[in-house]
Amino acid sequence: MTVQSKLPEAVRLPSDHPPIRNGRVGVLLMNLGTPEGTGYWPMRAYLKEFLSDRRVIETSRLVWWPILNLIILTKRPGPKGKDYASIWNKERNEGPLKTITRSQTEKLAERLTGFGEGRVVFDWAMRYGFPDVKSRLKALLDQGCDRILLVPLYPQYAAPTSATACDQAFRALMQMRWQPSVRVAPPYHDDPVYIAALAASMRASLAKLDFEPEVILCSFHGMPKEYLLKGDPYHCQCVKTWRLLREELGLPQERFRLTFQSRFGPDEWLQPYTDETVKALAQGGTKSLAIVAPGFSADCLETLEELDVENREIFMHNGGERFAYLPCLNDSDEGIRVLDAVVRRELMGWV
Ligand SMILES: C=CC1=C(C)c2cc3[nH]c(cc4nc(cc5[nH]c(cc1n2)c(C)c5CCC(=O)O)C(CCC(=O)O)=C4C)c(C)c3C=C
Ligand SMILES: [Fe+2]
Ligand SMILES: [Fe+2]
Repeated sequence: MTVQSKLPEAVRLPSDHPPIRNGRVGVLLMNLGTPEGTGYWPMRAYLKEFLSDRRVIETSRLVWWPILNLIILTKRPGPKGKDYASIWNKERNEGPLKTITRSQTEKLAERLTGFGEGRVVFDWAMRYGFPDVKSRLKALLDQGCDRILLVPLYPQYAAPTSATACDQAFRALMQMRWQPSVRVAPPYHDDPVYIAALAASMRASLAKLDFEPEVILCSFHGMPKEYLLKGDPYHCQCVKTWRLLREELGLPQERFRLTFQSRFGPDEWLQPYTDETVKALAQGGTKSLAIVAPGFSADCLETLEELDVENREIFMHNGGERFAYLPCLNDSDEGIRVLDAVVRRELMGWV
Protein backbone atom coordinates (compact mmCIF):
# COMPACT_ATOMS: atom_id res chain seq x y z
CA MET A 1 0.00 0.00 0.00
CA THR A 2 1.46 3.40 -0.96
CA VAL A 3 1.58 6.39 1.40
CA GLN A 4 -0.86 8.19 -0.89
CA SER A 5 -3.50 5.51 -0.71
CA LYS A 6 -3.40 5.64 3.11
CA LEU A 7 -4.25 9.36 3.13
CA PRO A 8 -7.78 10.77 3.35
CA GLU A 9 -9.07 11.38 -0.16
CA ALA A 10 -9.22 15.19 0.28
CA VAL A 11 -5.43 15.49 0.71
CA ARG A 12 -4.35 12.88 -1.82
CA LEU A 13 -2.42 14.10 -4.88
CA PRO A 14 -4.56 14.31 -7.98
CA SER A 15 -3.84 11.40 -10.32
CA ASP A 16 -2.46 13.76 -13.00
CA HIS A 17 0.09 15.35 -10.61
CA PRO A 18 3.62 15.08 -12.05
CA PRO A 19 5.85 12.55 -10.29
CA ILE A 20 7.84 14.02 -7.41
CA ARG A 21 11.39 12.77 -7.17
CA ASN A 22 13.61 13.92 -4.34
CA GLY A 23 16.14 12.89 -1.74
CA ARG A 24 19.25 12.82 -3.91
CA VAL A 25 22.23 15.18 -4.04
CA GLY A 26 23.67 16.42 -7.35
CA VAL A 27 27.25 17.50 -7.96
CA LEU A 28 27.73 19.59 -11.11
CA LEU A 29 31.31 20.17 -12.26
CA MET A 30 31.43 23.29 -14.45
CA ASN A 31 34.23 24.32 -16.82
CA LEU A 32 34.54 26.96 -19.50
CA GLY A 33 33.58 25.28 -22.76
CA THR A 34 34.93 24.74 -26.24
CA PRO A 35 33.60 25.20 -29.77
CA GLU A 36 31.54 22.38 -31.29
CA GLY A 37 33.90 22.24 -34.26
CA THR A 38 36.99 23.95 -35.63
CA GLY A 39 35.37 25.47 -38.75
CA TYR A 40 34.43 29.13 -39.11
CA TRP A 41 30.79 28.91 -37.95
CA PRO A 42 31.18 26.80 -34.79
CA MET A 43 34.21 28.91 -33.85
CA ARG A 44 32.24 32.09 -34.43
CA ALA A 45 29.27 30.85 -32.37
CA TYR A 46 31.54 29.92 -29.47
CA LEU A 47 33.50 33.17 -29.51
CA LYS A 48 30.29 35.18 -29.85
CA GLU A 49 28.74 33.59 -26.77
CA PHE A 50 31.99 33.87 -24.80
CA LEU A 51 32.91 37.41 -25.77
CA SER A 52 29.36 38.74 -25.39
CA ASP A 53 29.48 37.84 -21.70
CA ARG A 54 29.66 40.99 -19.59
CA ARG A 55 31.61 39.13 -16.95
CA VAL A 56 34.35 38.55 -19.54
CA ILE A 57 34.31 41.86 -21.41
CA GLU A 58 33.25 44.79 -19.25
CA THR A 59 33.67 47.43 -21.99
CA SER A 60 30.50 49.46 -22.67
CA ARG A 61 28.20 47.56 -25.08
CA LEU A 62 28.05 50.56 -27.39
CA VAL A 63 31.80 50.44 -27.89
CA TRP A 64 32.17 46.63 -27.76
CA TRP A 65 29.33 45.60 -30.13
CA PRO A 66 30.95 46.89 -33.35
CA ILE A 67 34.43 45.71 -32.32
CA LEU A 68 33.12 42.21 -31.60
CA ASN A 69 30.74 41.83 -34.54
CA LEU A 70 32.63 43.67 -37.24
CA ILE A 71 36.23 42.88 -36.40
CA ILE A 72 36.77 40.01 -33.93
CA LEU A 73 34.05 37.65 -35.17
CA THR A 74 35.27 38.16 -38.74
CA LYS A 75 38.97 37.74 -38.12
CA ARG A 76 39.42 35.46 -35.09
CA PRO A 77 37.39 32.29 -35.93
CA GLY A 78 39.72 31.32 -38.82
CA PRO A 79 43.13 31.32 -37.10
CA LYS A 80 41.75 30.20 -33.74
CA GLY A 81 39.94 27.32 -35.50
CA LYS A 82 43.30 26.19 -36.87
CA ASP A 83 44.79 26.33 -33.38
CA TYR A 84 41.92 24.22 -32.04
CA ALA A 85 42.32 21.77 -34.97
CA SER A 86 45.93 21.17 -33.91
CA ILE A 87 44.84 19.89 -30.46
CA TRP A 88 41.40 18.46 -31.36
CA ASN A 89 40.36 15.05 -30.06
CA LYS A 90 39.52 13.52 -33.44
CA GLU A 91 38.26 10.24 -32.02
CA ARG A 92 35.49 12.00 -30.09
CA ASN A 93 35.34 15.07 -32.33
CA GLU A 94 35.64 17.54 -29.46
CA GLY A 95 38.12 19.82 -27.72
CA PRO A 96 40.35 18.27 -25.04
CA LEU A 97 38.73 20.39 -22.34
CA LYS A 98 35.49 18.46 -22.89
CA THR A 99 37.16 15.05 -22.99
CA ILE A 100 39.06 15.73 -19.78
CA THR A 101 36.12 17.27 -17.90
CA ARG A 102 33.94 14.25 -18.77
CA SER A 103 36.66 11.88 -17.60
CA GLN A 104 37.18 13.83 -14.37
CA THR A 105 33.46 13.51 -13.64
CA GLU A 106 33.38 9.78 -14.39
CA LYS A 107 36.48 9.06 -12.31
CA LEU A 108 35.24 11.17 -9.42
CA ALA A 109 31.87 9.37 -9.49
CA GLU A 110 33.69 6.03 -9.49
CA ARG A 111 35.95 7.06 -6.63
CA LEU A 112 32.97 8.23 -4.59
CA THR A 113 30.82 5.16 -5.28
CA GLY A 114 28.77 4.46 -2.18
CA PHE A 115 29.47 7.91 -0.70
CA GLY A 116 26.24 9.24 0.80
CA GLU A 117 24.73 5.73 0.46
CA GLY A 118 24.62 6.11 -3.30
CA ARG A 119 22.40 9.20 -3.15
CA VAL A 120 25.00 11.43 -4.84
CA VAL A 121 24.73 11.95 -8.60
CA PHE A 122 27.61 13.48 -10.63
CA ASP A 123 27.38 15.45 -13.85
CA TRP A 124 29.35 18.08 -15.78
CA ALA A 125 28.55 21.14 -17.87
CA MET A 126 30.18 23.94 -19.84
CA ARG A 127 29.53 27.64 -19.31
CA TYR A 128 29.72 28.29 -23.06
CA GLY A 129 28.54 25.74 -25.60
CA PHE A 130 27.60 22.19 -24.65
CA PRO A 131 26.64 20.34 -22.51
CA ASP A 132 25.03 23.51 -21.22
CA VAL A 133 24.47 24.27 -17.55
CA LYS A 134 20.68 24.55 -17.76
CA SER A 135 20.11 21.14 -19.36
CA ARG A 136 22.50 19.36 -16.97
CA LEU A 137 20.83 20.99 -13.96
CA LYS A 138 17.50 19.78 -15.27
CA ALA A 139 18.91 16.28 -15.73
CA LEU A 140 19.98 16.29 -12.06
CA LEU A 141 16.53 17.47 -10.94
CA ASP A 142 14.90 14.77 -13.07
CA GLN A 143 16.94 12.20 -11.17
CA GLY A 144 15.56 13.47 -7.87
CA CYS A 145 18.34 15.85 -6.80
CA ASP A 146 16.81 18.46 -4.53
CA ARG A 147 20.24 19.60 -3.33
CA ILE A 148 22.92 20.58 -5.80
CA LEU A 149 26.59 21.41 -5.31
CA LEU A 150 28.00 23.59 -8.08
CA VAL A 151 31.74 23.11 -8.54
CA PRO A 152 33.39 25.72 -10.78
CA LEU A 153 36.55 23.95 -11.98
CA TYR A 154 38.77 26.97 -11.34
CA PRO A 155 41.16 26.77 -8.38
CA GLN A 156 41.43 30.57 -8.35
CA TYR A 157 38.20 32.60 -8.29
CA ALA A 158 37.69 35.13 -11.09
CA ALA A 159 34.53 36.92 -12.14
CA PRO A 160 35.10 36.01 -15.84
CA THR A 161 35.24 32.29 -15.00
CA SER A 162 33.81 31.18 -11.61
CA ALA A 163 31.17 33.91 -11.28
CA THR A 164 29.87 33.61 -14.81
CA ALA A 165 29.48 29.83 -14.43
CA CYS A 166 27.38 30.40 -11.31
CA ASP A 167 25.42 33.20 -13.00
CA GLN A 168 24.46 30.71 -15.68
CA ALA A 169 23.26 28.20 -13.09
CA PHE A 170 21.30 30.88 -11.20
CA ARG A 171 19.67 32.06 -14.45
CA ALA A 172 18.38 28.53 -14.91
CA LEU A 173 17.14 28.43 -11.30
CA MET A 174 15.25 31.69 -11.87
CA GLN A 175 12.91 29.81 -14.20
CA MET A 176 12.16 26.95 -11.82
CA ARG A 177 9.02 26.61 -9.75
CA TRP A 178 10.67 24.19 -7.34
CA GLN A 179 14.27 25.21 -6.95
CA PRO A 180 16.77 22.81 -5.45
CA SER A 181 18.90 23.96 -2.52
CA VAL A 182 22.21 25.08 -3.94
CA ARG A 183 25.76 25.33 -2.66
CA VAL A 184 28.79 26.67 -4.51
CA ALA A 185 32.22 25.16 -3.89
CA PRO A 186 34.68 27.94 -3.02
CA PRO A 187 38.01 28.41 -4.83
CA TYR A 188 40.65 25.94 -3.66
CA HIS A 189 43.79 27.92 -4.57
CA ASP A 190 45.42 27.38 -1.15
CA ASP A 191 44.00 23.98 -0.26
CA PRO A 192 46.89 21.78 0.98
CA VAL A 193 45.49 18.85 -1.03
CA TYR A 194 45.65 20.93 -4.24
CA ILE A 195 49.16 22.23 -3.53
CA ALA A 196 50.42 18.73 -2.68
CA ALA A 197 48.80 17.32 -5.83
CA LEU A 198 50.44 20.00 -8.00
CA ALA A 199 53.83 19.39 -6.44
CA ALA A 200 53.53 15.60 -6.86
CA SER A 201 52.40 15.95 -10.46
CA MET A 202 55.23 18.39 -11.26
CA ARG A 203 57.85 16.17 -9.63
CA ALA A 204 56.63 13.19 -11.66
CA SER A 205 56.68 15.19 -14.91
CA LEU A 206 60.12 16.65 -14.18
CA ALA A 207 61.49 13.19 -13.37
CA LYS A 208 60.55 12.04 -16.88
CA LEU A 209 62.64 14.79 -18.54
CA ASP A 210 66.20 14.18 -19.71
CA PHE A 211 67.20 17.63 -18.42
CA GLU A 212 66.73 19.74 -15.33
CA PRO A 213 65.16 23.08 -16.28
CA GLU A 214 67.10 26.13 -15.13
CA VAL A 215 63.82 28.02 -14.75
CA ILE A 216 60.19 26.89 -14.33
CA LEU A 217 57.45 29.37 -15.20
CA CYS A 218 54.23 29.15 -13.24
CA SER A 219 51.84 30.58 -15.84
CA PHE A 220 48.24 31.59 -15.08
CA HIS A 221 45.60 32.81 -17.52
CA GLY A 222 45.67 36.61 -17.47
CA MET A 223 42.90 39.17 -17.12
CA PRO A 224 42.70 42.93 -17.63
CA LYS A 225 44.57 44.71 -14.81
CA GLU A 226 41.51 46.91 -14.37
CA TYR A 227 39.50 43.91 -13.06
CA LEU A 228 42.07 43.46 -10.29
CA LEU A 229 41.88 47.17 -9.44
CA LYS A 230 38.08 46.88 -9.27
CA GLY A 231 38.42 44.14 -6.64
CA ASP A 232 38.64 40.77 -8.38
CA PRO A 233 40.65 38.49 -6.04
CA TYR A 234 42.04 36.38 -8.91
CA HIS A 235 45.53 37.92 -8.94
CA CYS A 236 45.98 37.51 -5.18
CA GLN A 237 44.84 33.89 -5.32
CA CYS A 238 47.26 33.13 -8.19
CA VAL A 239 50.10 34.70 -6.21
CA LYS A 240 49.21 32.59 -3.17
CA THR A 241 49.07 29.35 -5.17
CA TRP A 242 52.47 30.19 -6.70
CA ARG A 243 54.01 30.97 -3.29
CA LEU A 244 52.66 27.82 -1.62
CA LEU A 245 53.73 25.66 -4.55
CA ARG A 246 57.20 27.21 -4.56
CA GLU A 247 57.52 26.53 -0.83
CA GLU A 248 56.29 22.96 -1.28
CA LEU A 249 58.82 22.37 -4.07
CA GLY A 250 61.58 24.18 -2.19
CA LEU A 251 62.48 26.33 -5.19
CA PRO A 252 64.00 29.85 -5.01
CA GLN A 253 62.05 32.71 -6.66
CA GLU A 254 64.53 33.06 -9.56
CA ARG A 255 63.91 29.44 -10.54
CA PHE A 256 60.12 29.38 -10.14
CA ARG A 257 58.58 32.50 -11.66
CA LEU A 258 54.99 33.71 -11.76
CA THR A 259 53.65 34.91 -15.15
CA PHE A 260 50.29 35.59 -16.85
CA GLN A 261 49.37 34.43 -20.35
CA SER A 262 46.66 34.78 -23.04
CA ARG A 263 46.58 38.57 -23.29
CA PHE A 264 43.63 39.73 -25.40
CA GLY A 265 43.04 43.26 -26.76
CA PRO A 266 44.96 46.49 -26.26
CA ASP A 267 44.45 47.04 -22.50
CA GLU A 268 47.09 46.25 -19.92
CA TRP A 269 46.65 42.75 -18.45
CA LEU A 270 48.17 41.22 -15.33
CA GLN A 271 51.96 41.21 -15.55
CA PRO A 272 54.57 39.84 -16.07
CA TYR A 273 53.41 38.38 -19.39
CA THR A 274 54.37 34.76 -20.08
CA ASP A 275 55.43 35.24 -23.71
CA GLU A 276 57.60 38.28 -22.94
CA THR A 277 59.22 36.48 -20.00
CA VAL A 278 59.96 33.41 -22.14
CA LYS A 279 61.58 35.62 -24.78
CA ALA A 280 63.60 37.63 -22.25
CA LEU A 281 64.81 34.46 -20.51
CA ALA A 282 65.94 32.89 -23.79
CA GLN A 283 67.63 36.11 -24.92
CA GLY A 284 69.26 36.45 -21.51
CA GLY A 285 70.96 33.06 -21.86
CA THR A 286 68.58 30.62 -20.15
CA LYS A 287 68.97 27.39 -22.10
CA SER A 288 66.38 25.14 -20.49
CA LEU A 289 62.85 26.03 -19.44
CA ALA A 290 59.71 24.31 -18.19
CA ILE A 291 56.21 25.80 -17.92
CA VAL A 292 53.41 24.64 -15.65
CA ALA A 293 49.86 26.07 -15.56
CA PRO A 294 48.27 25.36 -12.15
CA GLY A 295 45.24 27.60 -12.79
CA PHE A 296 43.82 25.20 -15.39
CA SER A 297 42.18 22.09 -13.98
CA ALA A 298 42.32 20.55 -17.46
CA ASP A 299 44.59 20.97 -20.44
CA CYS A 300 43.05 23.03 -23.21
CA LEU A 301 43.86 25.42 -26.02
CA GLU A 302 45.58 27.83 -23.66
CA THR A 303 48.01 25.19 -22.43
CA LEU A 304 48.41 22.63 -25.24
CA GLU A 305 48.68 25.22 -28.01
CA GLU A 306 49.62 28.55 -26.46
CA LEU A 307 52.13 27.23 -23.92
CA ASP A 308 53.39 24.00 -25.46
CA VAL A 309 53.49 25.21 -29.08
CA GLU A 310 53.64 29.03 -29.22
CA ASN A 311 55.82 29.62 -26.17
CA ARG A 312 58.06 26.67 -27.05
CA GLU A 313 58.64 28.35 -30.44
CA ILE A 314 59.37 31.70 -28.80
CA PHE A 315 61.90 30.06 -26.50
CA MET A 316 63.65 28.05 -29.23
CA HIS A 317 63.77 30.96 -31.70
CA ASN A 318 65.44 33.19 -29.15
CA GLY A 319 68.32 30.95 -28.16
CA GLY A 320 66.67 28.41 -25.84
CA GLU A 321 67.64 24.76 -26.24
CA ARG A 322 65.38 22.62 -24.07
CA PHE A 323 61.74 23.22 -23.34
CA ALA A 324 59.08 21.21 -21.51
CA TYR A 325 55.43 21.83 -20.82
CA LEU A 326 54.29 20.09 -17.61
CA PRO A 327 50.67 18.89 -17.89
CA CYS A 328 47.73 20.00 -15.75
CA LEU A 329 46.27 17.76 -13.06
CA ASN A 330 43.57 16.64 -15.51
CA ASP A 331 42.02 13.24 -14.66
CA SER A 332 45.20 11.92 -13.01
CA ASP A 333 44.97 10.30 -9.58
CA GLU A 334 46.29 13.56 -8.06
CA GLY A 335 43.68 15.60 -9.95
CA ILE A 336 40.80 13.38 -8.84
CA ARG A 337 42.09 13.43 -5.26
CA VAL A 338 41.73 17.23 -5.28
CA LEU A 339 38.16 17.11 -6.60
CA ASP A 340 37.32 14.37 -4.11
CA ALA A 341 38.56 16.55 -1.23
CA VAL A 342 36.63 19.61 -2.44
CA VAL A 343 33.39 17.69 -2.98
CA ARG A 344 33.53 15.73 0.30
CA ARG A 345 34.16 18.92 2.27
CA GLU A 346 31.42 20.93 0.58
CA LEU A 347 28.85 18.15 0.93
CA MET A 348 29.25 18.01 4.71
CA GLY A 349 25.86 18.17 6.40
CA TRP A 350 24.12 17.09 3.20
CA VAL A 351 25.43 13.54 3.11
C1 LIG B 1 38.90 38.39 -23.38
C2 LIG B 1 38.80 38.22 -22.13
C3 LIG B 1 39.12 36.99 -21.40
C4 LIG B 1 39.28 36.91 -20.02
C5 LIG B 1 39.16 38.03 -19.01
C6 LIG B 1 39.57 35.54 -19.73
C7 LIG B 1 39.82 35.04 -18.45
C8 LIG B 1 40.06 33.70 -18.15
N1 LIG B 1 39.95 32.63 -19.00
C9 LIG B 1 40.28 31.46 -18.35
C10 LIG B 1 40.30 30.16 -18.87
C11 LIG B 1 40.21 29.83 -20.24
N2 LIG B 1 40.13 30.70 -21.30
C12 LIG B 1 40.13 29.98 -22.47
C13 LIG B 1 40.03 30.49 -23.75
C14 LIG B 1 39.78 31.81 -24.05
N3 LIG B 1 39.79 32.90 -23.20
C15 LIG B 1 39.43 34.04 -23.87
C16 LIG B 1 39.28 35.32 -23.32
C17 LIG B 1 39.34 35.67 -21.96
N4 LIG B 1 39.59 34.84 -20.91
C18 LIG B 1 39.19 33.66 -25.23
C19 LIG B 1 38.75 34.61 -26.32
C20 LIG B 1 39.40 32.28 -25.33
C21 LIG B 1 39.15 31.41 -26.56
C22 LIG B 1 40.34 31.16 -27.34
C23 LIG B 1 40.77 32.42 -28.03
O1 LIG B 1 40.04 32.89 -28.88
O2 LIG B 1 41.83 32.93 -27.65
C24 LIG B 1 40.21 28.58 -22.15
C25 LIG B 1 40.35 27.43 -23.14
C26 LIG B 1 39.09 26.86 -23.69
C27 LIG B 1 39.36 25.73 -24.63
O3 LIG B 1 38.49 25.45 -25.44
O4 LIG B 1 40.38 25.04 -24.64
C28 LIG B 1 40.26 28.48 -20.76
C29 LIG B 1 40.30 27.22 -19.95
C30 LIG B 1 40.61 31.82 -17.01
C31 LIG B 1 41.02 30.82 -15.93
C32 LIG B 1 40.48 33.19 -16.87
C33 LIG B 1 40.71 33.92 -15.62
C34 LIG B 1 40.75 35.18 -15.43
FE1 LIG C 1 40.16 32.82 -21.18
FE1 LIG D 1 47.07 40.69 -5.79
